[in-house]
Amino acid sequence: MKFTKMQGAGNDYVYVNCFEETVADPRQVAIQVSNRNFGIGSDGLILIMPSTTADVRMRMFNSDGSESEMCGNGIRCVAKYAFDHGIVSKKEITAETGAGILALRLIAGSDGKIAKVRVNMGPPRLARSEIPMRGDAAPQVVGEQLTILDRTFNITCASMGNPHCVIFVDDVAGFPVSTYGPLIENHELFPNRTNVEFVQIISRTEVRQRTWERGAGETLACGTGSSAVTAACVLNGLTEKRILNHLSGGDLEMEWAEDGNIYMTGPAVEVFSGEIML
Ligand SMILES: N[C@H](CCC[C@H](N)C(=O)O)C(=O)O
Repeated sequence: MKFTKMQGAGNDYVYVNCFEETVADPRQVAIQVSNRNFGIGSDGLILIMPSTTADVRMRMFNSDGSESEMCGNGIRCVAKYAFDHGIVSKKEITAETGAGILALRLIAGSDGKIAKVRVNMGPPRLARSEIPMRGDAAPQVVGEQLTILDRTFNITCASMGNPHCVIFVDDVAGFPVSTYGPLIENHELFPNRTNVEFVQIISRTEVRQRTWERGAGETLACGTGSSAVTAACVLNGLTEKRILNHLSGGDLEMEWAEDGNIYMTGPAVEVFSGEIML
């Protein structure tokens, strides 16, 4: 199987061009290639596919083999790959995902290749049932209490096609993400599990995020998570609608715009290509 390794803000995936390759069992392949000791090493597998409704289609699998509806850092890399490898020739494209059809604007660097992508991530879905979450305490989950082990957190939840639970903390660098992350990911409140974002507010326009991803553990960045964080910051009155989010592997420029959509702008980088015997 031919593949290309790409990363966006350090969130790295193995990408396969399914205009040319066929991946019969993507769940199994995701587990195999993601392994950092016995495989290529990545947070998961992303298939770049033909679409009947958009310029390109993305399917995304976590390193545990589970499929997600959407991947924000991944979609930027899909757009870069599609342009740099001649699948598309325009700089305004559409992509079919499990979260619907998204519009992307491709921004080239000085070498003519795509360096950055701005993605219309759509509106945050805030209804409890859309995340999805059990219980009916409130129709939206903004600052609801959740006790895990010795601590009670205020959680704010949003779906960007995939589920997110956002928690504000005072010191994100020192926060025990791998202790609380998996317990929240697999909590009975979330029937489809959830991604978890731990966020420190720096100012009205700047935040710092660490991410515990459903199906992958702690990653260096999460674009859908950053989008959910943008909504959560505004809903809790903590920031303006435009913020710079510092993630562990890089920065994302975020905006919850007047049209109700969240816009994410960030880097997309091709690292290397190769072939793996499956
Ligand atoms: N890192 C990705 C999200 C992966 C989400 C996945 N872990 C899930 O199960 O929803 C992003 O940039 O949006």
